[in-house]
Amino acid sequence: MAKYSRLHGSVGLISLANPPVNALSSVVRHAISEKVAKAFRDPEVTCVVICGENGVFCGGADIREFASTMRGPPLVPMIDAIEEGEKPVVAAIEGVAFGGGLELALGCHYRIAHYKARVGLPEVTLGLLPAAGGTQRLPRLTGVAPALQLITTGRHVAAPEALKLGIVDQVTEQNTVEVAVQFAKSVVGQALHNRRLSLRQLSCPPDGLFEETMAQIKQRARGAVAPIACVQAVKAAATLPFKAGMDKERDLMATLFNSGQAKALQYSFFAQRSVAKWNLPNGAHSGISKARAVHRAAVIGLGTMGRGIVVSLVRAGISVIAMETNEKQLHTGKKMVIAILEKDAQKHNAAPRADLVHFTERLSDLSNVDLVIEAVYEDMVLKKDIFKQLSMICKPDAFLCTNTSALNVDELAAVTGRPEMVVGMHFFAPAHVMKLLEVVYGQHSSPEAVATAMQLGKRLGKVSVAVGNCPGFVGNRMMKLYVEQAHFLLEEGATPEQVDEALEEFGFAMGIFKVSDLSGLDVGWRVRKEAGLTGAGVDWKEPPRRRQGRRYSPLADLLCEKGHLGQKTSRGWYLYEKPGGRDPKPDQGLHSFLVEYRSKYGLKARRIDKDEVLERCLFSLINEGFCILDDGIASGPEDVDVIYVHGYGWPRHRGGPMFYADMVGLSKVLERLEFYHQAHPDVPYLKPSPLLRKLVRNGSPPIREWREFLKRPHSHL
Ligand SMILES: CCCCCCCCCCCCC/C=C/C(=O)SCCNC(=O)CCNC(=O)[C@H](O)C(C)(C)COP(=O)(O)OP(=O)(O)OC[C@H]1O[C@@H](n2cnc3c(N)ncnc32)[C@H](O)[C@@H]1OP(=O)(O)O
Repeated sequence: MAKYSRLHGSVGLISLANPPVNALSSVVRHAISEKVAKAFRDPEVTCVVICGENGVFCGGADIREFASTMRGPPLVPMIDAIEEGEKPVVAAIEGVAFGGGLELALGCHYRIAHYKARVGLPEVTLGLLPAAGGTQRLPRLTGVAPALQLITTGRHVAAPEALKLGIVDQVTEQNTVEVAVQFAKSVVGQALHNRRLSLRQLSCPPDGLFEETMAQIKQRARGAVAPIACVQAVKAAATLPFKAGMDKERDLMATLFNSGQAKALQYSFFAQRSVAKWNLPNGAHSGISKARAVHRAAVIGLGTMGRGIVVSLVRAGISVIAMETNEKQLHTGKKMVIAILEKDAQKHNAAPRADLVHFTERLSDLSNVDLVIEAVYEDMVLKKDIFKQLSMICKPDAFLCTNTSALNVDELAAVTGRPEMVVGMHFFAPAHVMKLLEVVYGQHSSPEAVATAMQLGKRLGKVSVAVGNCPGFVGNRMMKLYVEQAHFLLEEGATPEQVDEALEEFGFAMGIFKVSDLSGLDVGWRVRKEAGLTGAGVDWKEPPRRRQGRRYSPLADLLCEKGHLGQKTSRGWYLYEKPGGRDPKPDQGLHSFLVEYRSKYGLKARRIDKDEVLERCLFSLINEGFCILDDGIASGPEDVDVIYVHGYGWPRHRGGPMFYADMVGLSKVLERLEFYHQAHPDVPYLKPSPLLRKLVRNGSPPIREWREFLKRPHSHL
């Protein structure tokens, strides 16, 4: 929809009215075309202003329409008609002008933006390109290099930067529509020729710009096709006349439009929004659960995780008590937190927010905070002791949260006098950088506690997903099997390089062995010791490569025992030039170690191809994802996928593990899991999950229908 009115007798005002973001649905496109034609026809009207209702200009084309055949008037002729008009048209931009919204504004002759507005062409993040003239008009406005950067990354810019780039003509702190109306009246009668971007000549781009950008993209966006098409389209703008450039833009869009990557990225867009609408098995959900405001928070433990959490809270403007009993750790933590905050301040040209943090060694200082996040190392005894004390010290309505990555939240809640106020807030390292937050609800967590943790996550700029309580929750529970399969592949004949290469070709930024070197092999070692899989708790009566009745690979433990902990010790699965080195090199010593290991256990090395690497690593992870859905630990496949994309480096253009399973075909996943389970009967998790079988039995419905096959939440409220 779009509304039309006449202001001051001579200004035609067209307001897009399609809440919440005025997306350009077919109805809206139809209405805009009609209202523009009406304004152009009306002899009383001398100029036109286009704006959006509710403080938003336009969030772009309606992404939901991409799933079916596009109907209604197309965008390109509509925008061309505005540009070709003989009356000046001014876009009044409030909120956002994204994608097709900005392309519409680029078709107008002038653009006035509110100082808080943002503009951008994020189509590439949806696996597309700005195919309503964006790739041809923006370079003609800003020059090729800035346009290329904006279009290939999808970066948004705030109005002041847009003004510097020449995207908007004026920025205002006043009522944008009123300013645009006055502006429109002031330009009536001026020649429009120069204002029609399609007629502008482009100056030559710097030498090598396209080649350099292409190389960066291949490095950064492993396997993603849309950024490459964006480069080709902008290159067409720089080398061809406007009309031929538009043809190229359309042809490139046609190849992207129905691609699997576009489907995956658009799925990801909606999945990310759907996880905010959480619901729990007990019937609690985001629609009825109210969050409490958090004014003062506390973080216990100033190791890597604690520091990152403190920084995140301060960035959100929340005052924090940062507590650490170890004097040296307190000193180091304080120094590092302040350094990050100062760097932030420099970047944003603002005063550092260190005044929001109070560092202390005393737990008693936490008596008045609204919410505590415990981030000490993974030791249940220590954590229980802290929670017992917190329960006595903190005010009765304070929420008590744990950043545990795998331990039982209910066990911690049980030692407090307020189990309903206890939830997990599992951040990912480094917590001030990583987007993901798993909010872990326990048996007794109140809807208010979950809502508060989810709301706090949003305030910290995280993508928060509510998950149930089980060892490893969602992310780490799945990850464990993926890592284990990678280790088994080494036993059977692969090298870390072969496994990592297959995973990186798939789209992961780093293969699993490089990740392990980066985070330190001792992290998993500690977890395995805690689980009785290695160290003092092991039942040595079992055969050497079996633990707790199933296959086990002690490879990583053996490396840890040798002190090969990864980058920090210069050796792990790879070799580094020095401790702390970042550049992994194949390690001949490790290869010989693998040969000796296989010979010691009578294992015959065989050739393992890339398909097997992917199937063994990814299908075992996916199978666990189905078990998690069946157990009700995640409420839908989108939750699992969002966790993997935002916390575990799953390539976004592949949607997530569950989406990938849908793409590959559920019967194929089932068939391969059956095959591998038969070949490895001592690996129980390769046995296909009952939910996967059920879905295949029901004709492999598309992912959007899987929720119908999950156990229904039943309200205990
Ligand atoms: C044979 C092949 C033929 C090929 C030819 C094909 C022809 C097709 C050519 C078409 C040419 C297209 C060129 C243009 C393309 C585009 O414009 S693509 C869209 C680009 N825009 C975006 O990517 C913006 C996406 N949205 C956002 O970034 C944010 O939503 C926002 C606008 C900044 C608002 O943020 P916030 O206030 O935080 O709210 P949200 O929660 O994110 O969103 C609120 C609800 O609105 C829904 N929504 C948002 N944007 C869109 C959209 N563009 N389309 C549809 N729906 C949208 C969002 O899902 C939320 O919905 P609910 O969860 O249901 O509340």
